Amino acid sequence: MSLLLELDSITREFGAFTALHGITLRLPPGRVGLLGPNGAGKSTLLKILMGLIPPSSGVGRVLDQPLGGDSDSAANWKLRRLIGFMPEADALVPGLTGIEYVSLAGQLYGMSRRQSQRRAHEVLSYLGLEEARYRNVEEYSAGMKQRAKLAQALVHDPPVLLLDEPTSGLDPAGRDTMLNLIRELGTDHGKSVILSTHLLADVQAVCQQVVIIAGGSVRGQGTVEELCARRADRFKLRVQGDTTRFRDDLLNEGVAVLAENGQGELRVTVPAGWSNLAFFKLADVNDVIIRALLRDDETLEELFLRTVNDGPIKQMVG
Ligand SMILES: Nc1ncnc2c1ncn2[C@@H]1O[C@H](COP(=O)(O)OP(=O)(O)OP(=O)(O)O)[C@@H](O)[C@H]1O
Repeated sequence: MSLLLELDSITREFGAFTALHGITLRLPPGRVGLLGPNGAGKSTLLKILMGLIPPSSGVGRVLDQPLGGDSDSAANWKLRRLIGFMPEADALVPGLTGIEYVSLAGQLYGMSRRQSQRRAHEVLSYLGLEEARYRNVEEYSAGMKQRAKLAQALVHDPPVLLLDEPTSGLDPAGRDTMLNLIRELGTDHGKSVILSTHLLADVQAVCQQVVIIAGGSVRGQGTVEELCARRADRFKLRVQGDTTRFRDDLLNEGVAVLAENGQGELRVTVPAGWSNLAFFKLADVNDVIIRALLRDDETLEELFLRTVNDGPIKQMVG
């Protein structure tokens, strides 16, 4: 099966500034979250994937279609047909009805007028805009505007969707609707999705894979569960009894106590070579009982902050 993305050492320079430093990625089809702080290089990467700008060096493919041809080349045109792009910016055209707007997008992708109008009706209905399709897009609510932008990305029925902050500006209900639609496009319609966002919860709600980029480099890659579970050194302890001396002994043994709730629950990080039996020995000598000892996986948010602040998590890359 074709890979969704195969990127080898993609760099992109803008004058003396390097926005992307050797991005290497292999991703199977599916729903991928592209996470990164402001200026990480997400938009630059999306533009390269869509064939809008070439990489300065490196090679890559999207579903077997090579990147980096001339913008007018047949290869580049093929690449763009593979992808539907939903921009973050308000890309709606005032004065057009929903149907006209989506149908125009179809024609820009090379569809005939008739074909694009038929598809516009189809996708607008699918996205819950059937009733609003003859209204001007500038009258739409924030949620409807986002769905209209998604409709124009879907009009030519591409196998890949690139979504830039698709829940931007939405209230919780609108956000839920959008995330459900994106998930459904993957599960029920076989679309691959690359979701570029700052919102970790959106990635957790929708994506199977996550790529973390910061400073123009990939800092982590894997499934959400894998990435969050890779901290095998973190535990949650539920302890009965006076924890004061037990806690001091843990500290003496090199265990870091990250949090304690005053009711016997501690979150700790253990040093290299630690054996969990030591928890029980220390409990024994300090007259406390360990009621629970659980692996304490990181939340995606904790992982993201640690990854972005500490630099590459080497075992996750490549
Ligand atoms: N055309 C350009 N000329 C010069 N520098 C650029 C250009 N485009 C992007 N950059 C720089 O490249 C870096 C990455 O920018 P990019 O827009 O890709 O980041 P991003 O992750 O999408 O950020 P955000 O989440 O804020 O949109 C930034 O430092 C940006 O200033």
